[in-house]
Amino acid sequence: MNVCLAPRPVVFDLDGTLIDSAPDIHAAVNAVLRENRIAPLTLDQVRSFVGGGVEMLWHKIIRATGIEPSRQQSLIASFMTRYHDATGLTRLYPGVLEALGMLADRGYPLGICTNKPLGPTRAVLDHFGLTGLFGTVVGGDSLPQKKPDPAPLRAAFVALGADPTQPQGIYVGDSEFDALCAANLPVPFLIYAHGYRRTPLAELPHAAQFSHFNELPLLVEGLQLA
Ligand SMILES: O=C(O)COP(=O)(O)O
Ligand SMILES: [Mg+2]
Repeated sequence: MNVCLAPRPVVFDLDGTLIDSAPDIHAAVNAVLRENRIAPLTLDQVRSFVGGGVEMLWHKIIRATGIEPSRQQSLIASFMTRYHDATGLTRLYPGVLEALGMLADRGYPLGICTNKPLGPTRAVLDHFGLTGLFGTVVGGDSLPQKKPDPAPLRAAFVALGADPTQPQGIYVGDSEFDALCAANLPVPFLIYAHGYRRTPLAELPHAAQFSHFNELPLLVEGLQLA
């Protein structure tokens, strides 16, 4: 007997997964540091601080630069005025558009679950013409919890119509935060090898890894049948 199951949702992380946004984040960080007469950070430093959301980014910047911690909130406020529409230096990773289009054509409900705040998330999705592909977008400030707490990812799957009592879908991401979040739910996790992760791949729980987005549709299909 042939059982035809509805395709389960596929939810994506954003920074370091679909987009290389570190250059825009780096530029906005250094503009704030310059304004406050603090020495700039390198792109590698800033990239290594991305993944846990804006508060964690600035917590790490403060630790690296020796800035007085009480200045965090005002530095974040100044950063957000630059970050909310920062897209000029951001690039889609190769093959992203084609892979998302292929998954959408095959009927997979698609969503975003990112620790990036909703404002810059929406700006960058609009900038690349991706907004219409996603049935839900959960940002770092959408809920009180952030990844690796599973609540934002669970909310994304529920918004895409997943049955919370069934295997809910697949999460695609790049970082420690994503791997733990998927394991906490739990859902199968596909990790993009060229993102902003600091931990060796072998040490992060994942169902499979991929190094180009043209590998993704087949991996998704395989997990749907599993
Ligand atoms: O902005 C961040 O710190 C992380 O964003 P991400 O969850 O899309 O990787
Ligand atoms: Mg990421």
